[in-house]
Amino acid sequence: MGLLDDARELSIYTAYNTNVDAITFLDEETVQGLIDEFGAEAVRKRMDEYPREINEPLDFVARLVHALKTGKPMAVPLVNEELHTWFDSHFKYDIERMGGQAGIIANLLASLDFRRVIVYTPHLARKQAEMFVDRPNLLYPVVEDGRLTFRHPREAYRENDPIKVNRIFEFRAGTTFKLGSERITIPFSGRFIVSARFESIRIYTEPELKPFLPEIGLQVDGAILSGYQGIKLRYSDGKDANHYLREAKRDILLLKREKDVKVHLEFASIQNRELRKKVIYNLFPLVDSVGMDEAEIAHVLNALGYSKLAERIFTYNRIEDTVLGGKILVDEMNLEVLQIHTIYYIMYITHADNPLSEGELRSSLELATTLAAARASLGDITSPEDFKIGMKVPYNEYGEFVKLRFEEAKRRLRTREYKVVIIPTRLVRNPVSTVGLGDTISAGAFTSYLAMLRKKGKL
Ligand SMILES: Nc1ncnc2c1ncn2[C@@H]1O[C@H](COP(=O)(O)OP(=O)(O)O)[C@@H](O)[C@H]1O
Ligand SMILES: O=P(O)(O)OC[C@H]1O[C@](O)(CO)[C@@H](O)[C@@H]1O
Ligand SMILES: [Mg+2]
Repeated sequence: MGLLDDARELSIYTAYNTNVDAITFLDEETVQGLIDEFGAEAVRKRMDEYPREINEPLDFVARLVHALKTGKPMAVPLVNEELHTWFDSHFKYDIERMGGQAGIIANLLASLDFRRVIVYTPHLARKQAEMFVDRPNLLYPVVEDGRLTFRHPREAYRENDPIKVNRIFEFRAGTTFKLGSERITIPFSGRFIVSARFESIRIYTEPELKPFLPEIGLQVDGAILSGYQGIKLRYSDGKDANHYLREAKRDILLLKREKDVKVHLEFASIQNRELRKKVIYNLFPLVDSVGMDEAEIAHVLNALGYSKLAERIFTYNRIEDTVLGGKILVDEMNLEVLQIHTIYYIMYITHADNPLSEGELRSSLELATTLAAARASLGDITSPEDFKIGMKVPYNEYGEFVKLRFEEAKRRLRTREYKVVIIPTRLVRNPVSTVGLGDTISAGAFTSYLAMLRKKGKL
């Protein structure tokens, strides 16, 4: 708990994305029912076409079945607003809860009793606002009479703001179904996200608040930014991704203007390669730290031109390939730290001159996986005490194998110019839900990293 206590002394800013996650737990009958409704042949054909957006129900079924077959965490944008009716007619939602990296991380850090958590999201409808935990350390920036003040998000909602609902499909390892004559068993538990991508939802800082970002930067010890995956290439009012990314860059520079506040970017799946490339090239060079999962590192490397390596990571998830890919990314984007979370292990890659020792970096990852294990066990983390639940969760059964493969990889690859550390995950066998576990890992890793930097006088 020592490291967590140190981290809890920090103040953190987090933006931009929040949404409602409407979660459905998939069982055999539901999946089979979907395949039977559309016909295995049609589903298979659409899987081969690999739609990158959901325009009609078959796009959804095809990408879902593909995700279930690989057991990979995936997210596909929903661009046709009318499909909400179809989803409503086919699924009942087991739970509705806070979604979006910024929303999940704000609730997590506030519940862990961090000194102060400032959360900003450009759309704050009443329903969204009510999904924030009722904690006095959780604040939303408001400009009043030309001055920056803070209120609890529940007191800052705006009646007419749009609300964004993502559909989350939780799937569990071992569930089986038939695609024609092929019997499929889901290899890993995880989630498939249908991300609402409509014109009305934009990722930006409102013009009135923007001038106060340097002041916010001064007030916090670190910032966790996410949601860029929600930017669209083009909007009907003539704005485009370049516009929003230019503004996003300005936001980071403004946050850092008065004090070089460390910024973590939590990456999320971006299906469109052009947009993915823009987000990487515009933003990665400006931030200090980036976090992502195994599917995302593969997609990032693919966008940077390393398609063979990307394919290998996506298909085999070998530690050696992930280390190699991580080194490339840390180097090309000159990141201070890159954190990759996968189902069996979590990894940090930094340059060799990082102020933290390998042991310290490992302890940061330990904290991260313990938090995720607590959330997976409980469904939610509601107090610092919950951390102890995570400590009871054993490391996954491949833990020793992970360490062995990592040592081999280190011997084979040149790693002298880097610090590379890895830990096996504490994996909950029957998680209450898995959506947001990556956000939990990244928030735990980044804040404990900052806490150790601070102790060394390096923050
Ligand atoms: N059952 C589980 N118990 C503990 N940790 C888990 C479990 N399932 C997944 N995780 C962790 O959560 C991570 C999921 O991250 P990610 O794919 O980014 O999800 P999200 O974006 O929904 O937060 C995995 O890489 C793994 O480390
Ligand atoms: O890309 P979007 O639509 O902002 O959604 C992000 C999704 O990722 C999560 O934040 C989990 O990481 C979900 O809660 C949410 O549905
Ligand atoms: Mg994630």
